[in-house]
Amino acid sequence: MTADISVETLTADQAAQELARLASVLAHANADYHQKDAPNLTDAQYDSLKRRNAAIEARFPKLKREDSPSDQVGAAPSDGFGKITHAVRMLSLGNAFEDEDVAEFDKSVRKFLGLDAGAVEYTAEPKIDGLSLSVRYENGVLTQAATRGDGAVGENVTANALTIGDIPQKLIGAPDVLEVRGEVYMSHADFDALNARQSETGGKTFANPRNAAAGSLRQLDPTITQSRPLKFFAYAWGDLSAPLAARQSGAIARLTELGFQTNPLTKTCAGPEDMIAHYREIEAQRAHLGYDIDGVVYKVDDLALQARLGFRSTTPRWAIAHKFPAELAWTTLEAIDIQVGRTGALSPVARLTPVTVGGVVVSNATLHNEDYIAGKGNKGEEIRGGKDVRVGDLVQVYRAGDVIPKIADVDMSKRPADAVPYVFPKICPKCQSDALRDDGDAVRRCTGGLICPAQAVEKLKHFVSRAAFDIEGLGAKQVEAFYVDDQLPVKEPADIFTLQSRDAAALGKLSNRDGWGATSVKNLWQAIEEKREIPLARLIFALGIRHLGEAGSNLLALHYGTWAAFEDAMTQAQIGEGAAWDDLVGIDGVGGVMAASVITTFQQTAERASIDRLVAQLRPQEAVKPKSDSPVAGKTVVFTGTLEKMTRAEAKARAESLGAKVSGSVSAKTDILIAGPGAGSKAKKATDLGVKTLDEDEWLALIGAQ
Ligand SMILES: NC(=O)c1ccc[n+]([C@@H]2O[C@H](COP(=O)([O-])OP(=O)(O)OC[C@H]3O[C@@H](n4cnc5c(N)ncnc54)[C@H](O)[C@@H]3O)[C@@H](O)[C@H]2O)c1
Ligand SMILES: [Zn+2]
Repeated sequence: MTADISVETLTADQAAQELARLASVLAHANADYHQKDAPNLTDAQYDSLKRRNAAIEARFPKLKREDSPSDQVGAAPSDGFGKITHAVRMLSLGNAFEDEDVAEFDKSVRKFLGLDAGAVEYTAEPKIDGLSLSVRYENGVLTQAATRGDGAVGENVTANALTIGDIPQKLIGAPDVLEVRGEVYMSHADFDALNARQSETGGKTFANPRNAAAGSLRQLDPTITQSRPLKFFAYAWGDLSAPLAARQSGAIARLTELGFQTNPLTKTCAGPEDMIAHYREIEAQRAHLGYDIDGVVYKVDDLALQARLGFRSTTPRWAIAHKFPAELAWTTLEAIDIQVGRTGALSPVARLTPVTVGGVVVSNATLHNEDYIAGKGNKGEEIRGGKDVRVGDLVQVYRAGDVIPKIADVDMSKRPADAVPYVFPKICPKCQSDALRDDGDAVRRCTGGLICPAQAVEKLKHFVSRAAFDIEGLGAKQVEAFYVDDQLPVKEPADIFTLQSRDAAALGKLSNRDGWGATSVKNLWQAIEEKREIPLARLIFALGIRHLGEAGSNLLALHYGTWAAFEDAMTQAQIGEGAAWDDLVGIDGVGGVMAASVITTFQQTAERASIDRLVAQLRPQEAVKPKSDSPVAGKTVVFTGTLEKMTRAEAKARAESLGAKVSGSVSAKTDILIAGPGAGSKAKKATDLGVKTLDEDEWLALIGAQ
């Protein structure tokens, strides 16, 4: 694949191949983003592909394609809309990412104009993250409105534009012909309200305000646009019968007088230093503007100079967009909340003023633990240059791909005078028990055990989760509700299995309640009944013992075979000594930490009683030792694609019971890949590595299940 080769090492043939690939990938991305309002790449991915394309073209100018993405703006208008040919093309903007790029831009402007020594003035204003619209007025009357489209031809959205309150329908004192250009956007508050309304009515929700604005303006039915709260900032113009002013700043002032909304953060700057200072200022205010911006746009202020500078193929020479980094944004830390997990761990969560980072609205970030808040890493080393995090701070959020957002930095110059160091709670905020921190452990834990409602609810959620009891119709939401239910409380797992008999005895029947009907209640009782018989490994895992995951639970189940044997051994075992301990830590894969944690659980009286009450309701199955004579014993297998005869979990359990090792990824150590329909990269890798590949039926035949 040419995609993996660095630009510097590409041969000419590879470069041509790669340019063809990029042209196709970027054309698809443009259509997804501009026509369908449903991007499949992140902006950072898109931008990096586009930069790669430009870098290859710079190295091999002769190979530049006719359909080069560098020469294209947006995407062609979608079918369904009428088309409008722009009297003056609507272009894109060149990008600056670093401060040096801004100085470089100023230098190139002055060089082009032969003003090497003199200074040029610029306007600096927020780059609104919406979609651009050109609105044409003739003799003061709005005659048409068009999206940018591919820059030359846009979509006719006149009826839709007429529904936007910020766009005047009549102008007084305007030139006979005036095309006003600007950005249609949606405010954060309106975006939240729209998404809430959409999810209530089962409609489509939007990932971010830009997609919502684009999806709302580009509606074939203008009554839908009307129902969406769109806004408009004017910042430019197209066709004109008479100049608006001699300067960019003057023209913007004129648009304001004519009744348009123009951005209040627009400022005239004397040069790069000024521009960057204003960029920092806008960046700091970003999260509090109430709408999304993705950078700052600088434009040469003198319109005569703009005219001399003119355009490149898709961008003006007199303007540039200084983008905010795609994965970072500054926002305010409003509060620190403490969540209490299943094992009592107190996890601090940062509540942030919502800010859009890489196309996703971020309002929470993890703070890990008290050391992290104080500016210390796992080994006591400094993080963020040792800066602590305080409520009220202006913080930089980092979010890339699917990673949980983090606090990357703190702006000490913006720290409020009354901000105090965060004091981590020493008692559990949910049950007021002591929260203790063991030596060498970064985490502080609530010691309340079962009396802690937060731990109890998390334990219940874990108990009903997929890999544990997996009871249909009884998920996290339902156990949370039952936990606080006055008539049918579920305080611990055992209570799930007495629900039906308690409901029968109760006056207010569950089936009469909101959200429950006779059928769903009947199904629930049946689903619970079915799980009284439970594989031993699942039961052990479901107890939610700290340090004991699915794999460890499997090992214990296989080793002890029955609940009685397991319980007996755990009752007898002492941490660190005796035959039962030796037997336990003798299991391949069971370490001292895990063993001690299991024993401790059985030694805690309340915990133990709760387990006994649960098991009294169940018929735990015996764990089947893997058959060593099975054809797959000792083999490493990987499942990929869709299985049709059983779920992935079932297939995995089955393979393991036959002594196979199930792995998640294909490597040279893989013996068999079982590939269902839709198998992707794993199947390809298996072929490359010469790994034997079977379909589901062949696999079932091999293990004698068919
Ligand atoms: N994720 C994807 O798949 C995907 C695909 C295509 C494009 N994109 C994203 O779209 C962007 C490229 O699109 P683009 O060509 O529209 O460039 P752009 O958005 O970077 O810049 C040009 C646009 O900025 C807007 N703008 C906002 N405020 C402005 C102001 N004050 N003055 C002047 N213009 C202002 C105008 O609408 C103008 O058309 C990139 O950020 C890219 O990441 C993403
Ligand atoms: Zn607690």
